[in-house]
Amino acid sequence: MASTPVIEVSDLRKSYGGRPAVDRVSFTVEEGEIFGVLGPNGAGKTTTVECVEGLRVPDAGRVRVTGLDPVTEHAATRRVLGAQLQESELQAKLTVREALELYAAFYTRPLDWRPLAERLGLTDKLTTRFAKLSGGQKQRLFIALALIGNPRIVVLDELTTGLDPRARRDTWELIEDIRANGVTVLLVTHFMEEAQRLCDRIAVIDKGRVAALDTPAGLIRRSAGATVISFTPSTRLDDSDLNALPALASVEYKDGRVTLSGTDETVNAVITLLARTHVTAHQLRVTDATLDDAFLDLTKDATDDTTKDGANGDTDDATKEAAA
Ligand SMILES: Nc1ncnc2c1ncn2[C@@H]1O[C@H](COP(=O)(O)OP(=O)(O)OP(=O)(O)O)[C@@H](O)[C@H]1O
Repeated sequence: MASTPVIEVSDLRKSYGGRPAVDRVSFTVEEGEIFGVLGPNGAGKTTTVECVEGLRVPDAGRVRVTGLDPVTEHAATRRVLGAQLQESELQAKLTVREALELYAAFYTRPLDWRPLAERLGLTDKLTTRFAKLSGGQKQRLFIALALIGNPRIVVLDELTTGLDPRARRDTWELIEDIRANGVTVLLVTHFMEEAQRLCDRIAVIDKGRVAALDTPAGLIRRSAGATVISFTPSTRLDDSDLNALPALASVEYKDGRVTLSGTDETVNAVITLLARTHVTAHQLRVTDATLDDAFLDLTKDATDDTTKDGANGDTDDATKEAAA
Protein backbone atom coordinates (compact mmCIF):
# COMPACT_ATOMS: atom_id res chain seq x y z
CA MET A 1 0.00 0.00 0.00
CA ALA A 2 1.30 3.45 -0.94
CA SER A 3 1.66 5.84 1.94
CA THR A 4 0.18 9.02 0.52
CA PRO A 5 -2.68 10.36 2.61
CA VAL A 6 -5.61 11.19 0.37
CA ILE A 7 -7.82 12.29 3.26
CA GLU A 8 -6.52 14.31 6.21
CA VAL A 9 -8.77 15.24 9.09
CA SER A 10 -7.27 17.01 12.05
CA ASP A 11 -8.92 18.38 15.16
CA LEU A 12 -12.30 18.45 13.42
CA ARG A 13 -15.11 19.95 15.48
CA LYS A 14 -18.75 20.37 14.69
CA SER A 15 -21.62 21.22 17.05
CA TYR A 16 -25.34 21.40 16.49
CA GLY A 17 -27.11 23.95 18.65
CA GLY A 18 -24.14 24.09 21.02
CA ARG A 19 -23.92 20.30 21.43
CA PRO A 20 -20.69 18.80 20.07
CA ALA A 21 -21.41 16.05 17.52
CA VAL A 22 -17.75 15.79 16.46
CA ASP A 23 -15.14 16.76 19.00
CA ARG A 24 -11.50 16.97 17.85
CA VAL A 25 -11.54 14.04 15.46
CA SER A 26 -8.27 13.33 13.63
CA PHE A 27 -7.32 10.60 11.16
CA THR A 28 -5.69 10.16 7.77
CA VAL A 29 -6.65 7.78 5.02
CA GLU A 30 -3.91 6.44 2.77
CA GLU A 31 -4.28 5.97 -0.95
CA GLY A 32 -5.70 2.52 -1.79
CA GLU A 33 -7.05 1.82 1.69
CA ILE A 34 -10.47 0.68 2.74
CA PHE A 35 -10.83 2.84 5.84
CA GLY A 36 -13.73 2.16 8.18
CA VAL A 37 -15.57 4.61 10.41
CA LEU A 38 -17.35 2.55 13.04
CA GLY A 39 -19.37 3.64 16.05
CA PRO A 40 -22.65 3.48 17.92
CA ASN A 41 -25.74 5.42 16.82
CA GLY A 42 -25.28 9.18 17.06
CA ALA A 43 -21.50 8.87 17.54
CA GLY A 44 -20.75 11.48 14.87
CA LYS A 45 -19.80 9.24 11.94
CA THR A 46 -22.05 10.81 9.32
CA THR A 47 -21.19 14.35 10.44
CA THR A 48 -17.49 13.47 10.10
CA VAL A 49 -17.78 12.05 6.59
CA GLU A 50 -20.08 14.87 5.50
CA CYS A 51 -17.35 17.32 6.49
CA VAL A 52 -14.97 15.27 4.32
CA GLU A 53 -17.46 15.47 1.46
CA GLY A 54 -17.83 19.23 1.93
CA LEU A 55 -21.54 18.91 2.76
CA ARG A 56 -21.06 20.32 6.26
CA VAL A 57 -18.88 23.24 7.25
CA PRO A 58 -16.60 22.38 10.21
CA ASP A 59 -16.66 24.70 13.23
CA ALA A 60 -12.93 24.16 13.66
CA GLY A 61 -10.14 21.89 12.50
CA ARG A 62 -8.78 21.04 9.11
CA VAL A 63 -10.04 18.69 6.40
CA ARG A 64 -8.18 18.02 3.16
CA VAL A 65 -9.07 15.67 0.32
CA THR A 66 -6.07 15.16 -1.97
CA GLY A 67 -4.88 18.48 -0.62
CA LEU A 68 -8.17 20.26 -1.43
CA ASP A 69 -10.44 22.02 1.05
CA PRO A 70 -13.83 20.32 0.49
CA VAL A 71 -15.76 23.49 1.40
CA THR A 72 -13.88 26.23 -0.42
CA GLU A 73 -12.77 23.96 -3.29
CA HIS A 74 -15.99 22.00 -3.51
CA ALA A 75 -16.20 21.51 -7.28
CA ALA A 76 -12.61 20.24 -7.46
CA THR A 77 -13.23 17.94 -4.47
CA ARG A 78 -16.29 16.42 -6.17
CA ARG A 79 -14.09 15.45 -9.10
CA VAL A 80 -11.81 13.32 -6.92
CA LEU A 81 -14.34 12.11 -4.37
CA GLY A 82 -17.44 10.13 -5.29
CA ALA A 83 -20.19 10.16 -2.71
CA GLN A 84 -23.02 7.74 -2.38
CA LEU A 85 -26.45 9.26 -2.88
CA GLN A 86 -29.25 8.96 -0.39
CA GLU A 87 -32.35 7.14 -1.62
CA SER A 88 -34.41 10.35 -1.53
CA GLU A 89 -32.06 12.00 -4.02
CA LEU A 90 -33.09 9.81 -6.95
CA GLN A 91 -36.43 10.13 -8.71
CA ALA A 92 -38.57 7.03 -8.49
CA LYS A 93 -39.46 7.07 -12.20
CA LEU A 94 -35.90 7.36 -13.49
CA THR A 95 -34.67 4.16 -15.13
CA VAL A 96 -31.25 2.73 -14.31
CA ARG A 97 -29.97 3.77 -17.72
CA GLU A 98 -31.33 7.31 -17.38
CA ALA A 99 -29.77 7.68 -13.95
CA LEU A 100 -26.39 6.50 -15.24
CA GLU A 101 -26.53 8.85 -18.26
CA LEU A 102 -27.71 11.78 -16.15
CA TYR A 103 -24.93 11.41 -13.58
CA ALA A 104 -22.30 10.75 -16.25
CA ALA A 105 -23.27 14.12 -17.78
CA PHE A 106 -22.21 15.91 -14.56
CA TYR A 107 -18.55 15.06 -15.16
CA THR A 108 -16.10 16.13 -17.82
CA ARG A 109 -14.36 12.75 -17.91
CA PRO A 110 -16.87 10.15 -16.68
CA LEU A 111 -16.42 6.41 -16.95
CA ASP A 112 -18.29 4.67 -19.73
CA TRP A 113 -21.44 3.61 -17.88
CA ARG A 114 -21.95 0.40 -19.90
CA PRO A 115 -18.99 -1.60 -18.51
CA LEU A 116 -19.69 -0.08 -15.10
CA ALA A 117 -23.29 -1.36 -15.23
CA GLU A 118 -21.94 -4.72 -16.39
CA ARG A 119 -19.46 -4.88 -13.50
CA LEU A 120 -22.22 -4.07 -11.03
CA GLY A 121 -24.66 -6.59 -12.50
CA LEU A 122 -27.13 -3.95 -13.66
CA THR A 123 -27.13 -4.64 -17.39
CA ASP A 124 -30.44 -6.49 -17.38
CA LYS A 125 -32.03 -3.75 -15.23
CA LEU A 126 -31.22 -0.79 -17.49
CA THR A 127 -34.86 -0.14 -18.38
CA THR A 128 -36.17 -0.76 -14.84
CA ARG A 129 -37.39 2.29 -12.93
CA PHE A 130 -35.55 3.09 -9.71
CA ALA A 131 -38.65 2.49 -7.55
CA LYS A 132 -38.94 -1.08 -8.87
CA LEU A 133 -35.40 -2.13 -7.97
CA SER A 134 -34.73 -4.41 -4.99
CA GLY A 135 -32.71 -3.05 -2.05
CA GLY A 136 -29.54 -4.74 -3.31
CA GLN A 137 -30.05 -3.44 -6.86
CA LYS A 138 -30.58 0.09 -5.54
CA GLN A 139 -27.36 -0.15 -3.58
CA ARG A 140 -25.50 -1.37 -6.66
CA LEU A 141 -26.88 1.58 -8.62
CA PHE A 142 -25.74 3.96 -5.87
CA ILE A 143 -22.27 2.46 -6.06
CA ALA A 144 -22.30 2.87 -9.85
CA LEU A 145 -23.34 6.53 -9.52
CA ALA A 146 -20.64 7.15 -6.91
CA LEU A 147 -18.05 5.69 -9.29
CA ILE A 148 -19.23 7.19 -12.57
CA GLY A 149 -17.11 10.31 -12.26
CA ASN A 150 -14.03 8.05 -12.06
CA PRO A 151 -13.10 9.27 -8.55
CA ARG A 152 -9.91 8.48 -6.63
CA ILE A 153 -11.93 8.14 -3.42
CA VAL A 154 -15.41 6.88 -2.76
CA VAL A 155 -17.44 7.44 0.41
CA LEU A 156 -19.96 4.73 1.24
CA ASP A 157 -22.24 5.36 4.24
CA GLU A 158 -24.26 2.48 5.72
CA LEU A 159 -24.21 0.82 2.35
CA THR A 160 -25.45 -2.61 3.35
CA THR A 161 -28.06 -1.60 5.95
CA GLY A 162 -31.31 -3.35 5.09
CA LEU A 163 -29.75 -5.88 2.74
CA ASP A 164 -30.15 -9.63 3.19
CA PRO A 165 -26.97 -11.60 4.00
CA ARG A 166 -26.49 -12.73 0.38
CA ALA A 167 -26.82 -9.19 -1.03
CA ARG A 168 -24.56 -7.91 1.73
CA ARG A 169 -21.85 -10.41 0.80
CA ASP A 170 -22.19 -9.51 -2.89
CA THR A 171 -21.77 -5.85 -1.96
CA TRP A 172 -18.63 -6.67 0.02
CA GLU A 173 -17.15 -8.31 -3.07
CA LEU A 174 -17.97 -5.19 -5.04
CA ILE A 175 -16.20 -3.00 -2.52
CA GLU A 176 -13.11 -5.22 -2.70
CA ASP A 177 -13.31 -5.03 -6.45
CA ILE A 178 -13.50 -1.20 -6.33
CA ARG A 179 -10.35 -1.11 -4.22
CA ALA A 180 -8.61 -3.57 -6.53
CA ASN A 181 -9.23 -0.97 -9.24
CA GLY A 182 -7.21 1.56 -7.25
CA VAL A 183 -10.03 3.53 -5.61
CA THR A 184 -9.66 4.48 -1.93
CA VAL A 185 -12.80 3.63 0.08
CA LEU A 186 -14.09 5.50 3.15
CA LEU A 187 -16.72 3.20 4.62
CA VAL A 188 -19.16 4.11 7.38
CA THR A 189 -20.68 1.02 8.92
CA HIS A 190 -22.51 -0.42 11.89
CA PHE A 191 -21.64 -3.99 11.00
CA MET A 192 -18.66 -5.48 12.79
CA GLU A 193 -18.41 -8.41 10.42
CA GLU A 194 -18.35 -5.99 7.50
CA ALA A 195 -15.65 -3.84 9.09
CA GLN A 196 -13.57 -6.88 10.06
CA ARG A 197 -13.79 -8.39 6.62
CA LEU A 198 -13.24 -5.27 4.50
CA CYS A 199 -11.31 -2.60 6.33
CA ASP A 200 -7.54 -2.17 6.43
CA ARG A 201 -7.93 0.24 9.33
CA ILE A 202 -10.84 1.41 11.42
CA ALA A 203 -11.49 4.57 13.41
CA VAL A 204 -13.88 3.72 16.23
CA ILE A 205 -15.86 6.91 16.90
CA ASP A 206 -17.66 7.23 20.19
CA LYS A 207 -19.42 10.36 21.49
CA GLY A 208 -17.82 12.49 18.80
CA ARG A 209 -14.26 11.33 19.49
CA VAL A 210 -11.87 8.74 18.09
CA ALA A 211 -11.92 6.03 20.75
CA ALA A 212 -9.38 3.88 18.87
CA LEU A 213 -7.76 3.72 15.47
CA ASP A 214 -6.12 0.52 14.31
CA THR A 215 -6.36 -2.50 12.02
CA PRO A 216 -9.25 -4.87 12.86
CA ALA A 217 -6.74 -7.34 14.32
CA GLY A 218 -5.06 -4.55 16.29
CA LEU A 219 -8.38 -3.44 17.79
CA ILE A 220 -9.09 -7.00 18.87
CA ARG A 221 -5.60 -7.41 20.34
CA ARG A 222 -5.81 -4.21 22.34
CA SER A 223 -9.18 -5.09 23.88
CA ALA A 224 -9.05 -7.07 27.10
CA GLY A 225 -9.53 -10.83 26.60
CA ALA A 226 -8.56 -11.24 22.96
CA THR A 227 -8.50 -15.05 23.26
CA VAL A 228 -11.22 -17.16 24.81
CA ILE A 229 -10.64 -20.70 26.11
CA SER A 230 -13.39 -22.93 27.45
CA PHE A 231 -13.51 -26.57 28.62
CA THR A 232 -15.22 -28.94 31.04
CA PRO A 233 -12.58 -30.27 33.50
CA SER A 234 -12.75 -33.88 34.68
CA THR A 235 -12.53 -32.61 38.28
CA ARG A 236 -13.05 -29.13 39.64
CA LEU A 237 -10.05 -26.84 39.33
CA ASP A 238 -8.93 -24.73 42.22
CA ASP A 239 -10.26 -21.15 41.99
CA SER A 240 -6.97 -19.73 43.23
CA ASP A 241 -5.08 -21.61 40.47
CA LEU A 242 -7.45 -20.15 37.86
CA ASN A 243 -7.28 -16.63 39.24
CA ALA A 244 -3.47 -16.78 39.25
CA LEU A 245 -3.29 -17.40 35.48
CA PRO A 246 -1.20 -14.78 33.65
CA ALA A 247 -2.90 -12.06 31.52
CA LEU A 248 -6.30 -13.29 32.64
CA ALA A 249 -9.10 -10.87 31.64
CA SER A 250 -12.12 -12.84 32.88
CA VAL A 251 -13.01 -16.22 34.34
CA GLU A 252 -16.37 -17.92 34.65
CA TYR A 253 -17.22 -21.33 36.16
CA LYS A 254 -20.73 -22.33 35.15
CA ASP A 255 -22.45 -25.76 35.11
CA GLY A 256 -19.08 -27.45 35.43
CA ARG A 257 -17.64 -25.56 32.46
CA VAL A 258 -14.81 -23.05 32.68
CA THR A 259 -14.60 -20.08 30.30
CA LEU A 260 -11.52 -17.86 30.48
CA SER A 261 -10.48 -14.90 28.40
CA GLY A 262 -6.98 -13.55 28.14
CA THR A 263 -4.06 -13.91 25.76
CA ASP A 264 -2.07 -16.79 24.28
CA GLU A 265 -0.05 -16.72 27.48
CA THR A 266 -3.23 -17.50 29.44
CA VAL A 267 -3.98 -20.43 27.14
CA ASN A 268 -0.49 -21.89 27.55
CA ALA A 269 -0.68 -21.53 31.32
CA VAL A 270 -4.07 -23.31 31.40
CA ILE A 271 -2.59 -26.24 29.50
CA THR A 272 0.33 -26.39 31.92
CA LEU A 273 -2.08 -26.23 34.87
CA LEU A 274 -4.17 -29.10 33.47
CA ALA A 275 -1.07 -31.26 32.96
CA ARG A 276 0.31 -30.46 36.41
CA THR A 277 -2.98 -31.27 38.17
CA HIS A 278 -3.70 -34.35 35.96
CA VAL A 279 -7.08 -32.92 35.00
CA THR A 280 -8.55 -33.79 31.60
CA ALA A 281 -10.27 -31.03 29.64
CA HIS A 282 -13.36 -32.15 27.76
CA GLN A 283 -14.68 -30.21 24.76
CA LEU A 284 -11.76 -27.83 24.85
CA ARG A 285 -12.32 -24.78 22.61
CA VAL A 286 -9.96 -21.88 21.94
CA THR A 287 -11.45 -19.00 19.95
CA ASP A 288 -10.40 -15.47 19.03
CA ALA A 289 -12.44 -12.63 20.38
CA THR A 290 -14.27 -10.87 17.56
CA LEU A 291 -14.33 -7.23 16.56
CA ASP A 292 -17.76 -7.20 18.23
CA ASP A 293 -16.09 -7.95 21.58
CA ALA A 294 -13.42 -5.32 20.96
CA PHE A 295 -16.04 -2.74 19.93
CA LEU A 296 -18.10 -3.30 23.07
CA ASP A 297 -14.95 -3.06 25.13
CA LEU A 298 -13.85 0.19 23.44
CA THR A 299 -17.26 1.89 23.66
CA LYS A 300 -18.48 0.31 26.88
CA ASP A 301 -19.16 3.58 28.67
CA ALA A 302 -21.40 4.79 25.88
CA THR A 303 -24.88 5.85 26.85
CA ASP A 304 -27.59 6.74 24.34
CA ASP A 305 -27.58 10.39 25.37
CA THR A 306 -26.40 11.43 21.95
CA THR A 307 -29.13 9.42 20.24
CA LYS A 308 -31.76 10.95 22.50
CA ASP A 309 -30.46 14.42 21.74
CA GLY A 310 -30.68 13.61 18.08
CA ALA A 311 -34.38 12.81 18.31
CA ASN A 312 -35.07 16.38 19.40
CA GLY A 313 -32.17 18.14 17.82
CA ASP A 314 -32.19 17.28 14.11
CA THR A 315 -32.61 20.52 12.29
CA ASP A 316 -31.23 20.36 8.82
CA ASP A 317 -30.88 16.76 7.77
CA ALA A 318 -32.65 17.33 4.48
CA THR A 319 -30.76 20.47 3.57
CA LYS A 320 -27.03 20.23 3.84
CA GLU A 321 -25.18 23.40 4.73
CA ALA A 322 -22.86 23.53 1.81
CA ALA A 323 -24.84 22.83 -1.33
CA ALA A 324 -23.33 20.35 -3.78
N1 LIG B 1 -28.55 18.35 11.26
C1 LIG B 1 -28.46 18.11 12.56
N2 LIG B 1 -29.00 18.94 13.46
C2 LIG B 1 -28.89 18.70 14.79
N3 LIG B 1 -28.26 17.63 15.32
C3 LIG B 1 -27.71 16.76 14.45
C4 LIG B 1 -27.78 16.96 13.04
N4 LIG B 1 -27.13 15.92 12.44
C5 LIG B 1 -26.68 15.13 13.43
N5 LIG B 1 -27.01 15.63 14.62
C6 LIG B 1 -26.68 15.05 15.95
O1 LIG B 1 -25.28 14.93 16.04
C7 LIG B 1 -24.91 13.70 16.63
C8 LIG B 1 -24.07 12.89 15.67
O2 LIG B 1 -24.88 12.52 14.56
P1 LIG B 1 -24.33 11.69 13.32
O3 LIG B 1 -25.45 11.52 12.36
O4 LIG B 1 -23.09 12.31 12.82
O5 LIG B 1 -23.98 10.31 14.02
P2 LIG B 1 -23.80 8.87 13.39
O6 LIG B 1 -22.66 8.28 14.13
O7 LIG B 1 -23.69 8.96 11.91
O8 LIG B 1 -25.14 8.19 13.82
P3 LIG B 1 -26.00 6.99 13.15
O9 LIG B 1 -25.15 5.79 13.19
O10 LIG B 1 -27.17 6.89 14.07
O11 LIG B 1 -26.33 7.48 11.77
C9 LIG B 1 -26.22 13.04 17.02
O12 LIG B 1 -26.52 13.40 18.36
C10 LIG B 1 -27.20 13.64 16.07
O13 LIG B 1 -28.51 13.58 16.56
